[in-house]
Amino acid sequence: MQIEETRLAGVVILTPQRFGDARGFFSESWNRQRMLDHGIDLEFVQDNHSMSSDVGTVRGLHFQAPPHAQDKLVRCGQGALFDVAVDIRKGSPTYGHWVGVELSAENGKQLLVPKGFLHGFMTRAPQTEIIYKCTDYYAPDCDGAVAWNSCGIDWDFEGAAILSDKDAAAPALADFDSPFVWEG
Ligand SMILES: Cc1cn([C@H]2C[C@H](O)[C@@H](COP(=O)(O)OP(=O)(O)O[C@H]3O[C@@H](C)C(=O)[C@@H](O)[C@H]3O)O2)c(=O)[nH]c1=O
Repeated sequence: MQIEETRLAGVVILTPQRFGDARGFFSESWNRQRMLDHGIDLEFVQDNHSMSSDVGTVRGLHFQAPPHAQDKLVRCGQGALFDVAVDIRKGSPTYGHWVGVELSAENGKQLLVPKGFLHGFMTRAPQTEIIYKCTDYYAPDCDGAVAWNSCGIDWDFEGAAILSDKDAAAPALADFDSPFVWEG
């Protein structure tokens, strides 16, 4: 498991080892002890899986507010996507800053998105599947969103993004009152 820090403390890119042979490959996509060895202590309780049919589909930018905030460990099961985390902890020296990484079925990379960060992605290939582990259960009353195109993210995409009605109506980051506070 290769662990790469990003410009946002706490947001890390994981690349699990792949053991290739004539059949294909084997990989441990999650190993709690290996993460503990790196000082990352996460107890996941829900796994999510979604498929987006078309290139340019955006899901996000989403969060669950406390007391049901979620850390998410995200990977791509099929296709490819550009996955993003945005710091929304009030008072954070990196408030509003973002990190993006290409996750694909081919590269096997994973992005760890901690509590206090927006999460979202844009698909780069048709029929793209995303799979992610969460440290709290879905709590619709705590569900929130910020507009995908209001955070200065370079999506590297020309054309019309495909969004849910909910995401199309999300407030801009500039008009958003975050429920998260930076704890230092
Ligand atoms: C997120 C979620 C949704 N649902 C239901 C609610 C709704 O009827 C349907 C689709 O929900 P959404 O439109 O919110 O799905 P989606 O836009 O894919 O939402 C997800 O986006 C990514 C970026 C995240 O980070 C996730 O946490 C989640 O917010 O699935 C659950 O039953 N459990 C869940 O955990």
